[in-house]
Amino acid sequence: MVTIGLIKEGKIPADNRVALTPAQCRWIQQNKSISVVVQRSPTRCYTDDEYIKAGIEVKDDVDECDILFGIKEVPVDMLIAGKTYFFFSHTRKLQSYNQKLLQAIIKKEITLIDYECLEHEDGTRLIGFGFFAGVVGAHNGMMAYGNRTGAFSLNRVYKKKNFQELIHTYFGLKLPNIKVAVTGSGRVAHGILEIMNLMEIHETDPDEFKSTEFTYPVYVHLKGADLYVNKLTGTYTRKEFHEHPEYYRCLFSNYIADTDILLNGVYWYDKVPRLFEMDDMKKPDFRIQTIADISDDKLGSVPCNLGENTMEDPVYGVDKISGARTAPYLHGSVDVMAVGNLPNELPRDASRYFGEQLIKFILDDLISGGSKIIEDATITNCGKLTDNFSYMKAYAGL
Ligand SMILES: NC(=O)c1ccc[n+]([C@@H]2O[C@H](COP(=O)([O-])OP(=O)(O)OC[C@H]3O[C@@H](n4cnc5c(N)ncnc54)[C@H](O)[C@@H]3O)[C@@H](O)[C@H]2O)c1
Repeated sequence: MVTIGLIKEGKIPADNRVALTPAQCRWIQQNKSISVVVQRSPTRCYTDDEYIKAGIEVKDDVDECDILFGIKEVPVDMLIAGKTYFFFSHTRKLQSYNQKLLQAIIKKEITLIDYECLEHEDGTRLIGFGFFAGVVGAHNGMMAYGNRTGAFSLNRVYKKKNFQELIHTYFGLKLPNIKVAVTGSGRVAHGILEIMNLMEIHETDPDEFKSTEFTYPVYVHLKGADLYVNKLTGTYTRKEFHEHPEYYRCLFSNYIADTDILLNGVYWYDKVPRLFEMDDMKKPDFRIQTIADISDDKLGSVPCNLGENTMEDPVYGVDKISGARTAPYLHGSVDVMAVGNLPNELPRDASRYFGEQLIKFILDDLISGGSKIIEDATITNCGKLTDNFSYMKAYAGL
C-alpha cells in the first residue's frame, strides 16, 4: 500500500496551508488503497488534533512515506534523500533564490514533481491556490479603496474564521458608484469575480464601461481579446498570444480614464506587455486610485508593484509623479496592494480547495503508477533532470 506523508512546512515565514485536510485524508484512507501520515506541525491551519480525530497518524518523522506532499519550498536541510516530493519549488523560471534548492534535490537523488507544472494538454494548469488568492486580493483591494476614501469600511480577511464568515460581512455593505476593472482569465480572476458578485457589484461590458457613468457600482472583466491585440494584424488568438506575447500590445490604456480600482489577475512574464507604463500615472486622466496586483509580479504587468509587501502590512502608496514608494492613502499617490501569499489569509478554505483538485486530478494516477501529466511535471527523477527541464542544466549546476 502506498503511504502519503504531509510534511511540516519549513520555509520562514511559516506557511499555514496544507495539501489535504483531515476530512480529505480520512476519505482517501477509506476509499483508496493509500494510507496517510501527517508530520507534526504547530503552525498548520488544521491542528495535529484534528488529523488525529479524523483517524490519521500524526508523527514527527515521515521517513517511511513513499510520497511527500508539501506546499512551499522545502528547506535544504529538511529534504530527505531518495524521496518523491510534490511542492511548489519556484525553480521552473530559473529563480536565483531557489538555485541551491534544486542543486540539493539533485544531489540527494530526489524525485521532484512541481504542482505548478501539472498541466492539461493545452497548457492550462491543473491545480493551484489562485481562486482564494483572487478572493482575498479583491477583498483587500476594495478594503484599501474604502480606507482611502472613507466611503465604507472592510475588516481584514484573516480575522475571519473562514470564507463563510467573510461573506457575512458583506451583508448591508453599501458601495459608492465605483468602476472596477478586473483583468485575467484563470483561477485568480474567478476568485475576484466571486467577490464582485458577493459585493453586488454589477457586471458591464467593455464599451459600456468606457462610455457610461453609472449610478451604482460596476465592474468590467477584461480578458484575452479585450486586453491584447496583435500589433500587425489587429487580431487576438489565444494560442499565438501564449506562444508569442511579444507580437501583442496591451489595450488597457483605453480603460485607465474610466477605472477607479484595478484588480489584476493576469498571467505575466517579461515578454507579455504591461497593463500600463509608469509614465501613464503622470497623465491627468489616470483615474485609478487603488490597485490590487494579485498576480504580484514585482515591476511586472503592474509597473508600480514595487515588491516586498506582507500580509501584516499589505498596502503602500506610489507617488504618481516620482514613482517612489509612499505611505498609503496620500493625495497624489496610487495605493498598491500586492502580497505573494494571499491564500494564507483563508488557509482552511484554500487548503480544502487545493486538496479537492489534488484528489480529482492526480491521486488515481499516482496510485496506478503515474501518467503523462505527472511525468511532464517531474523536474527531477531520482536526482536526474528530466528531458522537459533540460533547459535548467546550467542552473542546476550540471
Ligand atoms: N498573490 C498570490 O498570493 C497569488 C496566488 C496564486 C497565484 N498568483 C499569481 O496570479 C497569476 C494568475 O494565476 P492563476 O491561478 O489565475 O493562473 P491559472 O493557471 O489559473 O490561469 C492562467 C491564465 O493565464 C492565461 N495565460 C496567458 N498566457 C499564458 C501562458 N503563456 N502560459 C499559461 N497561461 C497563460 C491562461 O489561459 C489562463 O487563463 C499567476 O502569475 C500566479 O503566480 C498569485
